[in-house]
Amino acid sequence: MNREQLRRTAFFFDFDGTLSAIGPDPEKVGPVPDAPQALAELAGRSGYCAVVSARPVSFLARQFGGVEPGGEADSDDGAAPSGVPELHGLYGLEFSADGGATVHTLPEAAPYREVMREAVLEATRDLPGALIEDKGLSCAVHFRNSPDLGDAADEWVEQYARAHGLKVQRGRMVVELKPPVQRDKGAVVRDALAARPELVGGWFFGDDLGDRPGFEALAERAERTPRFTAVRVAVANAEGDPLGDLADLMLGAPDEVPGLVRRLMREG
Ligand SMILES: O=P(O)(O)OC[C@H]1O[C@H](O[C@H]2O[C@H](CO)[C@@H](O)[C@H](O)[C@H]2O)[C@H](O)[C@@H](O)[C@@H]1O
Repeated sequence: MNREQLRRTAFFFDFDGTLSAIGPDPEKVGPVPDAPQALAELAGRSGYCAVVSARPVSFLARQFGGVEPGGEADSDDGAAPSGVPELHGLYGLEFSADGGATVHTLPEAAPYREVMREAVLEATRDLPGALIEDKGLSCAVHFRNSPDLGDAADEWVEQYARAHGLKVQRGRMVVELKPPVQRDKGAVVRDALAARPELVGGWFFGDDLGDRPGFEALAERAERTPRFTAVRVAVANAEGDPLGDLADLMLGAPDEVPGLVRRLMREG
């Protein structure tokens, strides 16, 4: 990709399973080597670069917020400062353009903090053995460490969501409660592209069900805009590839992602 193409292309990256290998404890995993640095450099040279994850921005900021910028200054359009990928957390309910220093929450979602706090307490009480992840505006019930709890966890979350008017999101050995707000990774992609009509291409790197709307939003944009190129990169996982049918490119594992990013920048 030459320098000009890079400057007119957007890049979106999921975190877990894409920039980070899957492990037993969500608090103990981190990005694969070179991912934060490669993304910081990409943020300085591309038209747009963002991590779009189900994790809260506070978590993403610890992984990507403090990296020394590697690219050249490119903030004349008032977008994110050079060298800092935008961080979109909780499927787009939260976002930060300054590495996590300032976090913006969707106003419709903000009132659900108390509801989620209660859900975390009740899930912890009702589902001993499951790992309950308190994400502020979301409550994730993990059963990776006790797979036999999968059906009970799913049922509990479904019932809780019905009783409290919440949404359910499934992922790899996890089922979570979300506020009933119309927002997903596809909306993040659509908003970023709509704000940057000069872009002529977009890449989305993902591995899981929650990334499908991101893949679909890129494809929609390419269908509507003849000279827009969408590249959907699925990162393979032995647990299954829920994106394989939509992918333009497959990578074998998260540690292949920084290498591809660097090849794209080198060709620029
Ligand atoms: O949108 P993502 O960044 O891909 O987040 C999806 C979920 O990722 C995390 O859970 C997954 O990774 C854990 C650590 O490797 C693993 O233990 C778990 O089984 C996976 O489901 C995160 O903890 C969840 O909150 C996210 O929904």
